[in-house]
Amino acid sequence: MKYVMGVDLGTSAVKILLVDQHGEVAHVVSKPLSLMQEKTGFSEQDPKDWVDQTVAGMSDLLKRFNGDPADIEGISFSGQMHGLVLLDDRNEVLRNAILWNDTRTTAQCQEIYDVIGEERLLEITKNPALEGFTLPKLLWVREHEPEVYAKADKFVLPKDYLRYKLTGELQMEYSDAAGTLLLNVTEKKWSEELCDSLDIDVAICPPLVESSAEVGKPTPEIAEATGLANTTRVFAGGADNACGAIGSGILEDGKTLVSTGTSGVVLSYESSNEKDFQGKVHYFNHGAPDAFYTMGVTLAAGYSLSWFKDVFAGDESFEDFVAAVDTVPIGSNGLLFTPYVAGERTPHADASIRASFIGMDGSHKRPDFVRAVMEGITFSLNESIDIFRKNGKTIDTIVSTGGGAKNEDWLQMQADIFDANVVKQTSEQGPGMGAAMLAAYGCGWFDSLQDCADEFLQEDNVFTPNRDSVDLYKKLFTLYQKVYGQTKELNEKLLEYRK
Ligand SMILES: Nc1ncnc2c1ncn2[C@@H]1O[C@H](COP(=O)(O)OP(=O)(O)O)[C@@H](O)[C@H]1O
Ligand SMILES: O=C(CO)[C@@H](O)[C@H](O)COP(=O)(O)O
Repeated sequence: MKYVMGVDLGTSAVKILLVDQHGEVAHVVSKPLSLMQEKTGFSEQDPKDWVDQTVAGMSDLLKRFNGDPADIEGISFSGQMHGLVLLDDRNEVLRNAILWNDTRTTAQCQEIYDVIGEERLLEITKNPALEGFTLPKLLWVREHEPEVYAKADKFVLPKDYLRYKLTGELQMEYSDAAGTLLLNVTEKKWSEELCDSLDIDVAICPPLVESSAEVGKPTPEIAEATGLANTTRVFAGGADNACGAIGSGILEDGKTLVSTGTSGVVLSYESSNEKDFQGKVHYFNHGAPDAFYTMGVTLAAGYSLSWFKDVFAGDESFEDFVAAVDTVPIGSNGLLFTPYVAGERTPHADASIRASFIGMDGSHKRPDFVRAVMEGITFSLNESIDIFRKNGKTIDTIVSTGGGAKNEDWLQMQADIFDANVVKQTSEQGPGMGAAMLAAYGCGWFDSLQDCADEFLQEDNVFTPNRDSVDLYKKLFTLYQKVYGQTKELNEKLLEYRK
């Protein structure tokens, strides 16, 4: 039997999947990653940690694998998007990576608009200037750490750095490059216009390749440290959301994905770059050739739940923590939550907004809070679905993935709030599976990613909306939508008290 490996460099963990030629997951290893949050709005990781934990994970996996390592024909990657990794002229890391959920760059976003103009930025990149994207982070380093910026020779994204350390070859691929805000998304080229206007040397941008491009082999040191064969072919990979889409079969028009990971996304396949969502949702290059996807993002989806668990339930498992939500009725006994613990992106691109519990009552118990958090996260995702529907998309079936999809009460809640059928697949490993599929396609096992999806992916269960629940949630959703506007000013005034 032949195998491929999918490496998903997430925010909370790096997950490594070994997948056989029929799409069966033979082994999974997960190694945790920690976040550094020095100040409110800051979020960093040490790139060395990504490499060390991946090498440790691959080594564990190879020890468990009974076959010949040379039977692992290909490896590919899925990575958390947007994180800035700055390298000097010897490709040494210059500072910690500044991550996608770091929101320190509001002033730099304004600078981009002042110099380029909102309309022109949208024409070139198809996206607005958001704090999480890479370009504002580059401008922040230039302004606040000029001595670091002066030494910067190249910037890459998290999984590109990891792949570089495994192969010695440095590139970026289109699906992740689209999230930097420096790519001309339509022409698939670095935008010289943007670089020139912002006085950035375009040479800082790395060479671009396709997601399924073969880019190297494991270095002898990596083969030695992990047990991988030095014949294994390495393929570029994709942004975690592009890979999540591939790994969930979102490969043709009309297909929609919801992922509840640390962040939450609602993602829809686009066969062309011609639709106009006026920047309300992200518009990125897909990992599938010549395709695109549009996407709304809830900055703190699973993170809102894990934050609440960490603060109020310590080491309890997620399974135990959410076990009682089915004992609480829809509406959490009058408790409403907005999941803005790290700010928000869609539909409110607002780094200052913070979360609220509205309606706390002396009778509320912990399960009411847990349910309210899950409902609030799902309402936030529903705001993206609402944008898609208002722009003419039909969304009647949604594939649900991410850590949140492990819980069936949450999947039913999604079906009722989204008013759509929610499909759970047999493998929950969306992005890691997508990375493995890019390797399988790159190795020539299939003629297309769709053929690979037909072989690898299967439905497990479908959750259908319950009419009464849909109606109850519709009323609650209108209340939820009012909370942002009514708490915005309060949160701005609280800013000076934050760490
Ligand atoms: N059993 C569970 N029930 C409900 N939610 C869960 C469960 N396990 C994990 N989660 C949620 O999934 C999130 C992690 O999702 P995952 O997709 O693994 O993260 P990442 O974004 O790091 O790839 C957690 O923050 C948590 O909110
Ligand atoms: O910023 C985005 C997308 O624009 C995030 O989706 C990140 O790509 C990381 O996501 P997780 O998989 O860690 O939740």
